[in-house]
Amino acid sequence: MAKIDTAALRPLRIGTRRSNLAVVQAEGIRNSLQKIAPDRTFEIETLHTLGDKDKSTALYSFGAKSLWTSELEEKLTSGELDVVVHCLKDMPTTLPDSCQLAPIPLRDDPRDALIVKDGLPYTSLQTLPEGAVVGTSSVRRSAQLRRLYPHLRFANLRGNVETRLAKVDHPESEYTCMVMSAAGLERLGLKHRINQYMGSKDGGILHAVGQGALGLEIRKGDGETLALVANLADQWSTLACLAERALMRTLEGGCSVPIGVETEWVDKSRYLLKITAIVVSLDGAQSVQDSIDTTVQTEEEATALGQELAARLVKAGADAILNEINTDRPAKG
Ligand SMILES: NCc1[nH]cc(CCC(=O)O)c1CC(=O)O
Repeated sequence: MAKIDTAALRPLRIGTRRSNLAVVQAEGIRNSLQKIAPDRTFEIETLHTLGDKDKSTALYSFGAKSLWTSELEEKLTSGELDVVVHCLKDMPTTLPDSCQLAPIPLRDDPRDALIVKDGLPYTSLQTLPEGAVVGTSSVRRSAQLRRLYPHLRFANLRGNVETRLAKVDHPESEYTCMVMSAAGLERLGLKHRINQYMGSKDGGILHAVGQGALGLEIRKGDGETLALVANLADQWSTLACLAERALMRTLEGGCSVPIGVETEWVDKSRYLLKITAIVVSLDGAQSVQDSIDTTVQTEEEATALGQELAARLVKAGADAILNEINTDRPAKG
C-alpha cells in the first residue's frame, strides 16, 4: 500500500464511545491509518454517550435510533473530530446531512455467538434444557430464538460486553447463557468463551444489519480524510453492508427491531451476492423470510438489492409484523 506524506498536516482526531470495545476498535483503525500515513499524528477522543448512560430503559423503547451516535456526530460536524469509529450496526441507516459513511473496512465475523454460564455443561442451543434462560435485550435475537426454540426463556441483559459476561457468569444470576456478536467477543480477547457460532447454517439465527463491520463516519465533503480512510476499504464488505443497510432503511427498522440478515459472496469472480433476511414478530409466532442471489458490482446495485428484498418481505407481510411492534413504542425522537 502506498504511504502518504502527511507530516505537515494537523493531527487527525478519531472519536468513539467510551467502552473497551469501542476503544479497541478505534485503536485498531488508528494503527492501520498510522501505517498508511506514518508521519501523521493521530488522537483518540472517547465520549460517554446517551446509550452508555441509560442502562434501564429497554433498548427497543428508545425509539430514536441514534443514541450511540448523535453526540459524536455533533463533534464531527463542528470539526472537533475528523473520523468517528462506530460499530456499523449501531449506526442509523440515515445519517445527518453533514456526515457520510466512508467505504467499509474488512468485516469481521458477522455471526451471533452463544456463551454458556461458566461451569455449566451445555455447548449448543440444541442441547439447552427446557426453561433455560437466555440473556439478551435484543428483540432480533429473542424473536428468532423463540421461533426456533420454543423451550427457551428470555431475560433482559444490558451493559457492555464485559458487564454482560459477568452477569451471566455470576453463580446466583438467572441466566443460563447469553447471545452476543462473535466479532465483539473476539475483539476483546474473549473468543475462548464462545460455545457455538449461531449462523443460520448451524441452527442459529440471522445477524443484525452491519454486524461485525466498523463504520467510519466522516464530515461530508472532507475529501482529505476520505482519501486517507478509503485506504482501509474492502469492496466486498462495503457492498454487502450497503445492501444490508438498504434493506433496513426500506423496512424502516432500527438496530433493535427483529430484522435478521445474512449476506454471502457466492462467487466473487462473478460478483454474485446472496442476501437472506427475516422479519419476526416479538413472540416468534409470525415470520417472513426470503433471499435473493444477484450480481452486485456497484454501490447502486447493492442498494437496489437491499431495497428489492425489503419490497419482497413487505409483500409477504413484513409491514404488518413491524407495524404491530411499532405501535407499542413511544413516538420516534
Ligand atoms: N448492540 C450493541 C453492540 N453493537 C456492536 C456490538 C458488537 C460488535 C459488532 O457486532 O460489530 C454490540 C454487542 C453485541 O451486540 O453483542
